[in-house]
Amino acid sequence: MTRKELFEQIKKKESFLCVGLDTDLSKIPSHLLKEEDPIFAFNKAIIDATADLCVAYKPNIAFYECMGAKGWESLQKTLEYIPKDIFTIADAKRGDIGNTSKMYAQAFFEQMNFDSVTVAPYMGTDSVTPFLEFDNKWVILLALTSNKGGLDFQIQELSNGRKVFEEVLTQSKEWGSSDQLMYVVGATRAESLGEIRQIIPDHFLLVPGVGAQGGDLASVAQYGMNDHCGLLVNSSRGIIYASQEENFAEVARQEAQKLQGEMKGLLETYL
Ligand SMILES: O=c1ccn([C@@H]2O[C@H](COP(=O)(O)O)[C@@H](O)[C@H]2O)c(=O)[nH]1
Repeated sequence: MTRKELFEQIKKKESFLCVGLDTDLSKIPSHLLKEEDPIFAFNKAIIDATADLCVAYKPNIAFYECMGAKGWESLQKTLEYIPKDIFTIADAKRGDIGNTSKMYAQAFFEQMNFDSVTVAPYMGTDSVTPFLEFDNKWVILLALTSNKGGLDFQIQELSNGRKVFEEVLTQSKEWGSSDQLMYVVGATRAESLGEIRQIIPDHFLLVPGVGAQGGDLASVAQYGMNDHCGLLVNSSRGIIYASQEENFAEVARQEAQKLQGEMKGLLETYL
């Protein structure tokens, strides 16, 4: 999916919501456990309930690979079930020496056909560029993460006066275009979005951390939105586990609707 197509979807759905499919057998409603593939049955119900309200789905790969071959199978079925006009993100946080990164990229882009994969920048240029060699695919590079420990390294000041995350943005924006590179910035770091937009005014940001982690959607939009929205805001637990009863899909839809309604207002305000 191109940046233009993504923006068209955002305008059409009046939403920049990404629903996180962090599907955990110990949290899904018990009646689904009798299904042949409970993870896929849960994801299918969530997708059916939310597809008209979101522009992206983000399965976090950890929740699938922890189940071995069966988990990968559930992931593949989920990916194939997601409507083709919805952007898909493999939240895998990969990155290794070049020839290994190439294999990760093939796994997520060719084998599984995700639109994008999250990549950790710590190993530098040659660990990221193999992911950028695929047409119409996206790298979503970790910049300033939502977790408390993200501050351990990412805000340390370097000898050139830049913080580590600013250096990541400054160097990596030269590795590819804003049509193939996005960045992760936590919703809990909204106060840094102004300075981030100074460095990367055009790029899309994947913003996790609203809902369960307490990030504020309105602040994210105020400081992070650009002229083509430039935001995909993720909520996982806040939507998919809003109810663990038989009505889970209906309640997930209600939570997604609340965020979409708020996003509609923010798009009207800032676009
Ligand atoms: O900085 C980051 C990067 C990734 N994540 C991931 O996003 C979701 C958030 O889930 P919630 O349940 O909405 O808190 C999850 O998959 C994280 O691994 C992040 O939270 N922060």
